[in-house]
Amino acid sequence: MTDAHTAGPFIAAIDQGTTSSRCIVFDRDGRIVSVDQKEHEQIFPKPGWVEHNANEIWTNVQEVVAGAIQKAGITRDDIKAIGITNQRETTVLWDKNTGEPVHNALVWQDTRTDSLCKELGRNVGQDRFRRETGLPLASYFSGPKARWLLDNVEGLRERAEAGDILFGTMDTWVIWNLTGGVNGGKHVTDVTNASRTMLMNLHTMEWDDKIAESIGVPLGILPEIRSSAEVYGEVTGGKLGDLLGGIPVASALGDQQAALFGQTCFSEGETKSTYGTGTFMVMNTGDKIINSYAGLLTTVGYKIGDQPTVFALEGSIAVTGSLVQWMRDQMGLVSTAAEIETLALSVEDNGGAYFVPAFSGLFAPHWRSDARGVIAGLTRYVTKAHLARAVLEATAWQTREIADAMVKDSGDELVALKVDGGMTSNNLLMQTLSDVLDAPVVRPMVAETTCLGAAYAAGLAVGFWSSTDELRANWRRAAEWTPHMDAETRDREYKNWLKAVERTMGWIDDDDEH
Ligand SMILES: Nc1ncnc2c1ncn2[C@@H]1O[C@H](COP(=O)(O)OP(=O)(O)O)[C@@H](O)[C@H]1O
Ligand SMILES: O=P(O)(O)OC[C@H](O)CO
Repeated sequence: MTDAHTAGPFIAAIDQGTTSSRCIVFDRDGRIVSVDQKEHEQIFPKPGWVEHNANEIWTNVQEVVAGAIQKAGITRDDIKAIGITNQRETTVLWDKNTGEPVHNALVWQDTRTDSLCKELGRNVGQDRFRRETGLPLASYFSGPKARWLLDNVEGLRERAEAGDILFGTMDTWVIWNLTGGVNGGKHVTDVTNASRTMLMNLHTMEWDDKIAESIGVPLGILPEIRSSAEVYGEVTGGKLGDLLGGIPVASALGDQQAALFGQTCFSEGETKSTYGTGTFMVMNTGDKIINSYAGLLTTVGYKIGDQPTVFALEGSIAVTGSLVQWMRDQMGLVSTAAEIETLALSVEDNGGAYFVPAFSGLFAPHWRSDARGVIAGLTRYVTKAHLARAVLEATAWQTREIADAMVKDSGDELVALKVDGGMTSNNLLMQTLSDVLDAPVVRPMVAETTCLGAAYAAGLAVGFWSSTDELRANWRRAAEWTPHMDAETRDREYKNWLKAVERTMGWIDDDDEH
């Protein structure tokens, strides 16, 4: 409920994430007024395949928005705008006449387009995709996922060519439904989400017809590319029409870009890292499109209205928090995620064990789909407590590899790292991170930076906040960790980590199923 400290008006933000959808209502100081959240089903039809039911997601989004509004005890008149942030790359195609998805959405972690990407590499060449889109050819991105659907859902390509099919990432799906669906829903995406499709040219910020043709995706199904902070339309659709009709839908940002925005990394060189299921480190590179030679992604940071585009470098790590989940759910090593810290603290070090969780191959900076997970350095001395250490260290060393790549690509030293996400409640991990990076690690008061970023962008679009300077003033430090590890230990441990990484590679042959 609202109180004297959180007097309206407010901005609501929807975070349509990989495991759940949530809605958070924020006040003018960027403080949380209410939260509602709902998980959706993870569908694994085959090893390496991951799907979501887009209808279930839309139902959940409507419920959490209604839930957050109700918990805040506010009405439509108190809300000035709604912002959207979302899991990126996850791809859905639907019939624009019925609003029905033609297939489950293919999730960013899904590896079914590996062989298609290899074929594109052979026929078109890796370099061309990197040069034009900023991305390496990998099953992670949306374009190949759309091609897979067009090739594998019977009759779909013909329907697409007849103009009956729409493509979207989750921002597009949610906005289209929020703004009316079959009754005139807006078919739009923002530049940050578009930059993850492998179909947008980073230099023109438009769909690249040649790239789209080489991947096999017709331009006619793609949404209009808009900025990250502007009014796309008004809420009219679904159950929310009655509750929130007329409220402007005023921002869209991929979740990692939203976290960059919510952490107020508005200056060139400022960097944040989000520790959830996976980990994503993003550096603001200002107006520079930095081509990565060290295995990072070149991507869009954000674009506010008609202001110039801000670019970014990103290091994406597929498995970090999900390794802790796996240790809890599949291995039974701990019964809660938080227990991993207690177990790890019961020993001094990793006992010589290194755990490289290459469960979906290795993302940045290696981009090796043939890698699989390895625990290296095992002896009879190693206990489950040492493994708990190795699990946490895996997140820290993977971050170090990304940080090194960022220094190589940008030429800027890492001065400090702003962190957020569920894993940052683990103090041992945060200390280890500072130790291996040899840099301070800082966490803000509002840990929900993803939703906050979407709220900030929506608030700027409708004049609720006046400038990014005003937003910066809201950022307050909650905790800081500084490095204590000596250089000799750090170098020795890093060398061992890199040796373990080497051992994951080349496990999968071309004819292997998973
Ligand atoms: N105390 C902890 N120590 C280590 N990992 C944790 C801890 N608490 C949560 N996690 C991990 O953090 C992840 C959840 O973080 P969250 O930011 O909610 O993720 P997402 O937004 O990707 O769903 C889970 O994978 C969980 O295993
Ligand atoms: O929903 P999250 O937090 O797991 O983030 C997923 C990323 O956007 C994938 O690129």
